[in-house]
Amino acid sequence: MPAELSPIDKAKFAAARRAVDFVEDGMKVGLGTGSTAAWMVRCLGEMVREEGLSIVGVPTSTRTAELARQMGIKVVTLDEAKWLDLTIDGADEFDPELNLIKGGGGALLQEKIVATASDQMIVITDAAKEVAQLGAFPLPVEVVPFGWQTTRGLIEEMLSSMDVMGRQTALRLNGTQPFLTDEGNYIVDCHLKRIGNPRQLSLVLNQIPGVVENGLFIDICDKVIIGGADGTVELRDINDGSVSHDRIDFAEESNIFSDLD
Ligand SMILES: O=C(CO)[C@H](O)[C@H](O)COP(=O)(O)O
Repeated sequence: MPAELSPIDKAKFAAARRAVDFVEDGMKVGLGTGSTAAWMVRCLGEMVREEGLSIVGVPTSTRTAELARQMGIKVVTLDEAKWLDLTIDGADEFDPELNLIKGGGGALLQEKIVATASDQMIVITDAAKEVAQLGAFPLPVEVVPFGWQTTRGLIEEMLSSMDVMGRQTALRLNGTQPFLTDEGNYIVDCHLKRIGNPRQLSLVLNQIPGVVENGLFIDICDKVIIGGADGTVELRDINDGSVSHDRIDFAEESNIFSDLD
């Protein structure tokens, strides 16, 4: 483990490394997006190259697809895979019911489609993402560029009647230009502070013409793995309520970091 890896990177790696223990030969695996998911892709690549693990991966963004191919993972489309055994992805927030806010990296649409088309979703994360109630992280809402300002206005009008603490929205920018998702859509970030009823909010948001999808993942995540900078990992399963603990020995994982620039 390179000494220069930050504590947060060590925590993310530990969660990612524990998650790939659930990947078996022959599986079709949804590959998430973000820095934690990138560690997972690296770990799977190591297993493919060094242990002959035979899987196909369905990426949730072009950047994940590029990394997966670079790591030697066979990449297929969701249409080719049709249905997946397992999706492993990160999250921006998770609550006690393992409902999530995702989309911090702008990939929420493909991530939600892929996670929903999976028998199981495992979220890999660190303790900072755990919240009692969703909303501190701005909720990403993907909208089509056509009439986006009208759509934004309808979102804000809807928020005024919802159980949320904040109602500020902002177009996500990439420099001075609108951020574009892989589908060429925009993202409106909603600064809600606290979301009283995520399930209801997700349903109502997606009724607004112009809204493509939102970053609330309700009843999709099955397990969360919380990594620690010391290699400890906590695994919580929402389906049976179990909580288990493990420890990743970083020294045994040095191969993963050999290609790090
Ligand atoms: O939803 C996502 C991208 O759209 C990411 O999974 C989420 O933002 C977490 O990213 P990271 O692991 O880098 O904190």
